[in-house]
Amino acid sequence: MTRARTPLALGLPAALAVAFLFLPLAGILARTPWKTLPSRLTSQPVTEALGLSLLVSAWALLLSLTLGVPLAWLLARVEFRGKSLVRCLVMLPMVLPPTVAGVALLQGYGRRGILGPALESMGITLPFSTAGAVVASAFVAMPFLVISLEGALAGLHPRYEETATSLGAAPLRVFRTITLPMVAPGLIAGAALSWARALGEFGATITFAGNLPGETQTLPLQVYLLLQDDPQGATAVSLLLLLIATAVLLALRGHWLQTRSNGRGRGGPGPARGVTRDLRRVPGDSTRLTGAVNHAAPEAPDHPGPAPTPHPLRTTVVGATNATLNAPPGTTIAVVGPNGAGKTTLLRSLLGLTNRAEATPLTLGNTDVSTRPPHKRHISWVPQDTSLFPHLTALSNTAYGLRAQGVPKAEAHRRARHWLDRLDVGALAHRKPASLSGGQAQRVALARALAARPRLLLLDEPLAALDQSARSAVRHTLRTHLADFPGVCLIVTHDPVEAVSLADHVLVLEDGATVQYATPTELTRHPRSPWVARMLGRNAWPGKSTAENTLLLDEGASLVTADAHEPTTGLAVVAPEAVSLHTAPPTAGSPRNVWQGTIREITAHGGRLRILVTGEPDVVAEITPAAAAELNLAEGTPVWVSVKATEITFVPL
Ligand SMILES: Nc1ncnc2c1ncn2[C@@H]1O[C@H](COP(=O)(O)OP(=O)(O)OP(=O)(O)O)[C@@H](O)[C@H]1O
Repeated sequence: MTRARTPLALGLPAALAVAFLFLPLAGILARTPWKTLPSRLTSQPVTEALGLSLLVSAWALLLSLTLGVPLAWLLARVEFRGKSLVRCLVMLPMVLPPTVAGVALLQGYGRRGILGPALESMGITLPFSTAGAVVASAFVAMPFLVISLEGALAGLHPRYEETATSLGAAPLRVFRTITLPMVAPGLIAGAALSWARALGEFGATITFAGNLPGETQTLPLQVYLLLQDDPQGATAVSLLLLLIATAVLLALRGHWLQTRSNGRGRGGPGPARGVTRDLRRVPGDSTRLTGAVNHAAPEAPDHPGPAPTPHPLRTTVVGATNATLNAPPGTTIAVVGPNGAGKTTLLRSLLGLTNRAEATPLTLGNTDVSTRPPHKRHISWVPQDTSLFPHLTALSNTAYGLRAQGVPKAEAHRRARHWLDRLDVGALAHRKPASLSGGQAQRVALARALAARPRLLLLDEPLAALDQSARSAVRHTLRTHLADFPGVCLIVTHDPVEAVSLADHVLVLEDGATVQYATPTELTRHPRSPWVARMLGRNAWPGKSTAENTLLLDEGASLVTADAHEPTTGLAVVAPEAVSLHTAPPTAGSPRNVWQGTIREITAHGGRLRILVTGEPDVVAEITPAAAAELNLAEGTPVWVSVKATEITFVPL
């Protein structure tokens, strides 16, 4: 990056600002009585005040943590009325003059304050006591903790917590085992700032707690006193506070910056940077997986299989997404549809994680779980990015659901290891997610979901983030393990190969509505929307059938079919392999449908070329590279298109 020249109009005031901030600190350094410094700092009043400052600031920190951590969580994670007001209230002590804060504390907790008499009746007197100094310090210091932690929580994608919930963890457990460890840098930064602020607190303390040596006279108060009789002594003690503050800032720099770089909007599409890695980063994954140790899972009774009872699924989802599913145990359903069709909303409604759509009833086996909270539904979810918990090893990730369900640690780890072995990643059990490749992470995530013994399994685009070779390896793994899964499995996918090869049924969503729910064979033969047909690589033109074997396409052209149809609307479907291209009007054979067009795009597709021809109608043809070379086809070449009447399927809608 080239460094732009700093304009003088900005550079000069900025330099002045630095000088303005630095000069007073330089003054302290210059005027410190270095010779007598050790004796001054070790004098009894100073050590007593320092001890009291440390005690008061430690208690203030404890109070801030006890109250501030839940408050930060509430502000970051719960929508409630008056949230902005609460946020203003939290920030107010940061901008209030500290003496005003002291007066406010007197009016709230003082002898004649709102709560004073009640506190006194319990034998608690805050003003002019060490406890009062703690309250005053916590009042001004807690906002630093709350704001810092709320920022860190906002940067942590809720998907990690939602995944933990889907594995059976109750909200407090999620908070303790996922949220807190993942926002630890933000929490540490906030706690350190809060402690430093409490250590330096002066105005609110002197107003609310007074200046009693040994009881409320902390170090800053002593500086103030010394200034009147012994300015050199005040400078010496100030230096001590300055050094402590600087040390805290220096220690914090790493944490502070890390929190900032993680910061993303909560609704952001991916996981927080530094929290998990880009799944696409490691190519050639399948080769490495092949090298992984494959310990075959022991047979029953050691078999760590999911819930033994098979669970059929019956549900009706209404709202932003609408679908009815009635599937026997062991069914795999692919959920497909264009972007924004409502696929993720469908999964989230089943998990109970959205109110945009509701699944009622949601019957798994004989139990309707629709009224249960998400962690009691027995529905495991593998989000698209896997959301493996970055602070836990693959083994602990896999054991997470079992631990949440109360299985003792040793047993949970034993079963988790079995699952990792079954998915060929047992050798990676002690690795953290950051050192796993995309394909390995998908396998661990699948092991984690299956180990939790779900009655319904939801996979959100499990192969989307993988490269081609890892994709086929993981697809194979999925096919093998889904065949054993006794519940129903829903797989969201954009990939037709994945849909057709993995699923027993395909649910097609468009604009939140179910367009088709059919077997892959039925879907391939009779796609009921142009999107489905195109997803399957077919040409599809909406139109009407008329008498005389003719189809009138909506875009104007007409096609001749081999079969007669009742007059109705529908889709004319043609496989790209059935489309022939010619450089002159075709004379050979008897194609009934011939039209002119121009080649717009040529792309490789497997060992063949896909050629998009614009004309009436636009059409995709698939031919061999040899045929394309023979015809001398290139983008912009005018061509003749022909399709035999027998190759056109009409699907009434
Ligand atoms: N929290 C939300 N509030 C309002 N609208 C939302 C919310 N989440 C999703 N939507 C909207 O609901 C529709 C369906 O979204 P959804 O994420 O379920 O689609 P999708 O089929 O999973 O899409 P994609 O394939 O792009 O992931 C979209 O129009 C989306 O903008």
